[in-house]
Amino acid sequence: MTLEFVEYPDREMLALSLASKLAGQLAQHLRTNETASLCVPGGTTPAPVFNSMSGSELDWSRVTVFLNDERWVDREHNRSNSRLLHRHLLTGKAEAANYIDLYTGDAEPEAAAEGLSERIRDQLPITVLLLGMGADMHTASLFPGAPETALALASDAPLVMAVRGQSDEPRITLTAPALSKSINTHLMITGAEKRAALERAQTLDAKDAPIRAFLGDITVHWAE
Ligand SMILES: O=C(O)[C@H](O)[C@@H](O)[C@H](O)[C@H](O)COP(=O)(O)O
Repeated sequence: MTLEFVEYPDREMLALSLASKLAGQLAQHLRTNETASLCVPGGTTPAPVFNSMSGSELDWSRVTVFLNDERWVDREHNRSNSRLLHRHLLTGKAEAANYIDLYTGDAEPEAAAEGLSERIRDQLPITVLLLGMGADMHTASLFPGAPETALALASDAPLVMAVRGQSDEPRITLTAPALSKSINTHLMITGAEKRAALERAQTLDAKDAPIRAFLGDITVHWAE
């Protein structure tokens, strides 16, 4: 189990290097496998990585993309992670990728979880997983102290779960069994506050610092 910490001179360098690393790992996997999967976070940090990755020379038609988690809002809502992905990643060369939309349009995320678990099962193990993290040490939609987090961290958790009461809207999230056995795992964070939070997470239990559950074999990419 190795946590590798890579520090970049600035956010632009981080985005360019990380995009090329992720695309390289997908390409490498496609050399010996028919298909590959790429699972990415939403939020505000990853857009520059997506912009750079979308232009990567890759047989995107053999890659299936899906989010770590989604906010239960319409696809045109400004908090929709899917909207972010379509604007920044699934465009250009990457437009040819297959996409599993975690927002199904059902009235409630609970109604979608089982069907999505089946679809995600077909993509495991994830070839390339990129995670984000909040300053509160949440990752995906696994929030510190939330009742769903303890369930989602269990080894027998369903692959996809609905999450309530942790943000402006209900959410849906991949759980530890879906995320934790990925072939390549990366975490992207920026700023001093998140760097300190990551250090703190390493001293806490995963239910209080959910990112901790994924700090086995992982490369952390950081810039101020
Ligand atoms: O939908 C989401 O919110 C994400 O998938 C979430 O896990 C994100 O990665 C962190 O909240 C960090 O978000 P920022 O990049 O906005 O700080």
